[in-house]
Amino acid sequence: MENDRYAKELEVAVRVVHVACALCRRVQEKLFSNDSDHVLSKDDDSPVTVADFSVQATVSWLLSSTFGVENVSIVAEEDIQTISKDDSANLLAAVVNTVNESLALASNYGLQSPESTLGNSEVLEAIRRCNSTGGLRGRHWILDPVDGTLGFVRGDQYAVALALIEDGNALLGVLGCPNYPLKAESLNYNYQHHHETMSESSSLVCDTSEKGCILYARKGSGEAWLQPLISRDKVLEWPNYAQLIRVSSVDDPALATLCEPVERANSNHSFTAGLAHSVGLRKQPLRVHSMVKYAAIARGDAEIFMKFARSGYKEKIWDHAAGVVIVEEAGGVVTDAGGRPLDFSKGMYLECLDRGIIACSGITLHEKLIAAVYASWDSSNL
Ligand SMILES: Nc1ncnc2c1ncn2[C@@H]1O[C@H](COP(=O)(O)OS(=O)(=O)O)[C@@H](OP(=O)(O)O)[C@H]1O
Ligand SMILES: [Mg+2]
Ligand SMILES: [Mg+2]
Ligand SMILES: [Mg+2]
Repeated sequence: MENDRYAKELEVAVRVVHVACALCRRVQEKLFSNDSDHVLSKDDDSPVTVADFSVQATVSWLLSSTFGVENVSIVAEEDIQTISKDDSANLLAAVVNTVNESLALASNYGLQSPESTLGNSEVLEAIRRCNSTGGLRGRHWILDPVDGTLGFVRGDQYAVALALIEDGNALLGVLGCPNYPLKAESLNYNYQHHHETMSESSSLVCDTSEKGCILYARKGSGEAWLQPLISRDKVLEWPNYAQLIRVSSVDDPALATLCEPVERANSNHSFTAGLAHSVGLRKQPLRVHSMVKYAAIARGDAEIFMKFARSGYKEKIWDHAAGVVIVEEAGGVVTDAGGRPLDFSKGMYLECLDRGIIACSGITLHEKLIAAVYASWDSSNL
């Protein structure tokens, strides 16, 4: 039956992301309680933490144990370079600990726990196995273990993103957003609070029972779903414990909210400000770390997400695949700046991406923005 296709994969992916989100929360609590040194820099100077490696190992192990290691191909962000350096013994030990702790809890989420504790080499192997490059043929899981690592270390927004592509098409998307409040206003509040005080961690301290959700969708279903991050007994009732979400119906630019990356280094804020102005947006942009921006569009908390990286930067498929499926099934539109759909079939990068990414709650806003890009490109300074 067509409707049942990928049902098992989706259910497993959602459960796996629940496990991963719980892992991230535990690591984030530790990060703030003992000021640990577990934030490292990768070769490109971007941050990476115990959580990034631990989630990648955990997801890798769980997918392999569920579907069989020979059936699982994973394209993911992290490799074992940083973590297998001689001076990374502490980091590796922390990762192995965290992975074992999480996998032991996996059976509470309806997944298989290992029979015995994993050793260093097994954990490294689980991380290393996620070295597929994807492409046009076959089935590949696409994983960003922690998206918005900067948000994660700041105690702000971050996401765990898992997607499934088959023959280059993104079919399933799951986004875990552990710090995304169930009420939209709090996203706004957190951001402004954060911004005004320039504090790097103050927005973390609030009631976590109100926070955290997982969004998921299957391509072509016309439905996107939201689950609160919930205690394990409720996960077992899945999928009963989920609600349908839908994009915003606002199509008047004056009422629309734009969200975009926090870091100027990741997106050209002045270019998007110019576009926003030319289509008649009035509100201040909402700057949010990670694929929570896609979640905000899918949930109807914002209408537009734009990202224009500096020229020369190649967008990675794990930063977008899950978000695109969810936004589209929730009724939104996602394309590059030329109006073409994102192409996940070219390996780990969005090779053919035309300039930037524009995701909207509907076609009216989307067409206006594409036209504005077309009109303003010549005068831009990207
Ligand atoms: N130079 C540059 N330009 C554009 N994009 C970059 C760049 N460097 C990194 N990245 C990718 O951006 C991911 C984070 O995107 P965000 O939208 O969350 O950025 S921000 O933190 O809000 O500024 C981030 O994902 P994670 O590494 O998973 O955090 C990167 O894949
Ligand atoms: Mg990312
Ligand atoms: Mg990441
Ligand atoms: Mg990273």
